[in-house]
Amino acid sequence: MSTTDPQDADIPIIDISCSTPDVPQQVLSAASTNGFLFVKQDDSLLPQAQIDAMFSLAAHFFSQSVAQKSTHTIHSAAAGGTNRGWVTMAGEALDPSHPGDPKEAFNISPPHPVLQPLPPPLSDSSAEISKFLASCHAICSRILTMLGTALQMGEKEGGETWFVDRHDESQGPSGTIFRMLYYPQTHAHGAPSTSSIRAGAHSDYGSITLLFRLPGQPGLEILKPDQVWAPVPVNPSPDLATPPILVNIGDLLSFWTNGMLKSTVHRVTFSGGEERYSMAYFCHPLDSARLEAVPSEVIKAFGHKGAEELKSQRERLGLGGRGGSEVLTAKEHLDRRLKVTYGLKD
Ligand SMILES: O=C(O)CCC(=O)C(=O)O
Ligand SMILES: [Fe+2]
Repeated sequence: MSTTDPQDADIPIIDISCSTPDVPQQVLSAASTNGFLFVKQDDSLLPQAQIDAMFSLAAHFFSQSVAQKSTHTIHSAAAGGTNRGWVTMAGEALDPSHPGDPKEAFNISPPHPVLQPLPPPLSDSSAEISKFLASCHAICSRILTMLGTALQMGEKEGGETWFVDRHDESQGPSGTIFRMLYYPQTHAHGAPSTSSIRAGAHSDYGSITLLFRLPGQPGLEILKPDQVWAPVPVNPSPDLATPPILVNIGDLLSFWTNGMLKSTVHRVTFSGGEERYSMAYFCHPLDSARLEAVPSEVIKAFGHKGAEELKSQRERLGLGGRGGSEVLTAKEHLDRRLKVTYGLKD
C-alpha cells in the first residue's frame, strides 16, 4: 500500500448549520462514498473556545505522572467501570494483529445523570466537559437526522428521526464515549520508535465519530477502495480560520444500511519526535438498539450491492461465526469489539 497526494482523500466540507434542502443529500453522498466528511466549524454548533479548552485540559491531564493518571485506570471501579478511564501507553491495539498502539487515552462516557468519577484536573472541569459532550451529541443528532431525511425513512416507522430516536440518551445506556487521545514522542517514552503506526488500521465501532485535531498535527490516513492510504489534512481549505470537525461513519451505520454507508478503515501514522493530540466523540446507539435493516426505500433500491463488503467487514471483525445474518444488538456488537481491542478475556 502506498501513500498519495493529500487531495486524494477527497472529503467534502459541508456546512450543516445551514438547513437548505440539498445539505442532507450532500451528507448522504459523502457518507456513502468515503464515509468521511468535514463539518464546517460554526460557533452555533460548538464554540471554538470550548474545543480549545478541551485540548488544553487534555494536555494538562496527560502531562501528569503515571502514578497520578493510573488512579483512574481503564475499566476500574474508580473510573466508573468498563471502557472508562485512562489507557496507558500500548494499552490497546486498534489493529489486533499488531502490538499495542503507542498512545494514551482517557475515556469519558456521557453523564447518566452525573459524570463518571474523574481525576484532577478533569474533575475541576466537569461542567465544561458535560457541556462539550452535549454539544457533540447535538451535532451527531443533526447529522443522523439529515441521514434519515436523505434516506427517506418510512413515515410509519418513524420517518427522518428513525436514527435519532435510537440515540436518545434519555432512554437508556449507550456505548457513546468521548476520548482524549495523546500520542507522545515515541523516543522519549520507550515505545518502539521503529514503527510509524500510532493507531493501527481499524474502522470505528459506533454510528458516527466526530474527530477534533490540531493544526500542524497531521497523521490520519484513510484506506481508499484501491487499497492506497490517503492522508486527511487537518484543515483542507485555506479559507477556513479553524479546522473543520472531521466526521466519519462507523460500523453500525454500515450494518444498518446494508453497507450503503461506508465505515472506512483508517489509521494514524507519523514518525519521529513530535507529539500529537486529538479528541474523538464516538456516538453509539442505545445498547438495546437492534442492528437490523432500516425502513428506507433508498437502501432497498441499493439492494445487496454492499453485501460483499459487509461480509468481509463481518469476517474482519470476527462476527462471521453467527451465521453472518443474525441480528445483533448494539451492545452485543460493542462488547465483541472492545474485547478484541483491549485483549479482554471472557
Ligand atoms: O487520532 C486520530 O486522528 C484518529 C484516532 C482514531 O481513528 C480512533 O481513535 O478511532
Ligand atoms: Fe478511528
